[in-house]
Amino acid sequence: MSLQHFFRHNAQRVCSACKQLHNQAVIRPHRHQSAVKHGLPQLFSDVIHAHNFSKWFFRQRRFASSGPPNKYSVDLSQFPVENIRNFSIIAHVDHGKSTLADRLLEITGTIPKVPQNQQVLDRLQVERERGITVKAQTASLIHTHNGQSYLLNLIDTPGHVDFHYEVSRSLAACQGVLLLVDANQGVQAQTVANFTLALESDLAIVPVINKIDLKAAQPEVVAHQMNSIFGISTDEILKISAKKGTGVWDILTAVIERIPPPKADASQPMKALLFDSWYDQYRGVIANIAVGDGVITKGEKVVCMSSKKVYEVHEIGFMHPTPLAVEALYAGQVGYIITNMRNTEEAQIGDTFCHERSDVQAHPGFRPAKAMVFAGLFPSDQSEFVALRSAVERLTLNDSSVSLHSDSSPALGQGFRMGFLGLLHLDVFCQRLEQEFNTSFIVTSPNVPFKVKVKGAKNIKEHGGSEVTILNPCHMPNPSVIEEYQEPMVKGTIICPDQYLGSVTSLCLDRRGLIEDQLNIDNTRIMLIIRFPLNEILVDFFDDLKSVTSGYASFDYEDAGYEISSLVKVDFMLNGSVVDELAMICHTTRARDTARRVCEKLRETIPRQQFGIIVQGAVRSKILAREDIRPFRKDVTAKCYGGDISRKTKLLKRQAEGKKKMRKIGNIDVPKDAFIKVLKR
Ligand SMILES: Nc1nc2c(ncn2[C@@H]2O[C@H](COP(=O)(O)OP(=O)(O)OP(=O)(O)O)[C@@H](O)[C@H]2O)c(=O)[nH]1
Repeated sequence: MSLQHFFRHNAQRVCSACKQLHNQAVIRPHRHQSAVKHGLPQLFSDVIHAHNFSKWFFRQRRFASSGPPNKYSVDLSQFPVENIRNFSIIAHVDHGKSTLADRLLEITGTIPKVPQNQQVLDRLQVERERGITVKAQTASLIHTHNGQSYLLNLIDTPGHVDFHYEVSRSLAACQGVLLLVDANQGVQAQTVANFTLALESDLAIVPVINKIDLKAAQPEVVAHQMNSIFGISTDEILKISAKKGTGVWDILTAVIERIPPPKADASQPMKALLFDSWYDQYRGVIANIAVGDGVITKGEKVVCMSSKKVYEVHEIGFMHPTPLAVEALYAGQVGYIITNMRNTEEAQIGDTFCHERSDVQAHPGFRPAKAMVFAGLFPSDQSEFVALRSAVERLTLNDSSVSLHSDSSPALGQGFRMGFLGLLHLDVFCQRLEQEFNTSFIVTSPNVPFKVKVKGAKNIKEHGGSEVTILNPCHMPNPSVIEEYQEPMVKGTIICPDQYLGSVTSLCLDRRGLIEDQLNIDNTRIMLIIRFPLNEILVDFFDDLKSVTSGYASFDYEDAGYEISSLVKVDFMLNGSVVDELAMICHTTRARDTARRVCEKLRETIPRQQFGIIVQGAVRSKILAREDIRPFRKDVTAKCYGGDISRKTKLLKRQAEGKKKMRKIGNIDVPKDAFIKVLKR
């Protein structure tokens, strides 16, 4: 359908707000010169998709200024480096980043202003369903300030700790951030983590207090907190309501006036940082780039500095908020390129693009994401392994923080051992794999990467070194060759009202936490810095923390290296056979509890069979826990009315023998979700 047809088709609904203006737009778009001035977005009803509007909006702009339409309607060369601002919105979970992005897109006319605009940059199905941002998204806005046109590239980032890596990568393409704080909740753990990140990256910080429309909002108190924790002057803080749009214009002014333009030079040889990428099944790899110097143009050849491979730029463009093709991207600008890059492994995040034979300095790249949680991923049916591999490889391109190794298991066949940044990350990855690639698979119980030191030259040689990282508990060397066990630690930050200090402290001690520091944020709230074994906070810690603080605590953590520990491997057996996929490594003091808990969970999750199942948890040969799953039982004596008792006894004996035999040969199906469920406390 052509654009004109589209508008004709939607005429009645579109023109309801301003009939005259609309009719002109439909019938003679090129004459519709005043449209932009009239604030077009307000004219639209909810039926128009942002993508269609975006295309139309730019055509209208071009119609208003020059001749007939052509494919590349926006010339980005009109934005010199001084008129470019690249910034991210960072905040704690749910403090309103995506809502603020919606308002910024609306008031700059990038999308129509309709009530349906809710977190428009959260495009993934999983983001919409869960109401959280998982993937950082870029959008370019054009805004006029003091008579000059500015190109503002905004990146909406995730708030959850598991997606912290997305934030750190996004900041590499920015010169400033909007640090958002909820006017009711105040500074939270991820606010501190994000502020530190922005400070370390030497970015300009524009502090913003959001949700001032809430009845319980306390902007003055929150401003005071920001001052005492971050040293931010209260006069600098903008107070807004992203939901209502209050104060959002001031944000645009602050972005232009307080965030510096990128340090870029259009006359230098081209160099561009690849800071994100995703895979489109029809167009291949789409790479998000931040152009450092020079100009990158459609049709030219570019080199990937790490692999030295040459690619042709098939398409180049920027997100507005949907992809909009242009002829070229200039120094300081952020956009995307599509090349003949087909192999998912070629797009290395942190890589630098340049022209052939040019002598530019490569970007130092990013610190690789450190996987905190590992889990096995196996196809439900081995015949689907190839399909699963292709889906996993594509999704890992869209999510470069996932690490991938081949793995195999006697029970589940060929599969993968995958590393994630946290349990939510693992959960989201699995959901995306199911929804976006329609695959069916089994995930084994997640574990953290432990380390062991092995002794004896022969053993060292056998394990490829004296220090072995255990990504999969069933690969744990025999305890007799282990000299030392180490477990990963994290530095946790908890912010909560001080009345909960007692219950938070006892919860932390219960999880083998060590309180290192304590700070009063203001008269009512405290911040605790605690050293935890990662294994102890992996599952349910956050839920427990929320429940002991009536939902008022926030938690964030960062990697804090390894520490010597006393660990054991707990094996689980079903009718005497060890199920490798269920093996767990835990602290010695937790072994009995773990064995009991998992056996109970298995009893609840494994369906009853025709034969009895004995579930056991053991450390080496010592059984620590046992549960029995009773068989279905048919009343074989039902047909015997009265008569000889020996007849009944014979039938029952036969039944018992049959069940014993079945138990020996019967396959026990461990349900797919049991592997995850057993981990829950
Ligand atoms: N009352 C009020 N609610 C707001 C405001 N801004 C955002 N919200 C609400 O806060 C909730 C979270 O908003 P989001 O924009 O998804 O928050 P976010 O920071 O992007 O969330 P994550 O990406 O998951 O970290 C939504 O229900 C919004 O409607 C505001 O100014 N006032």
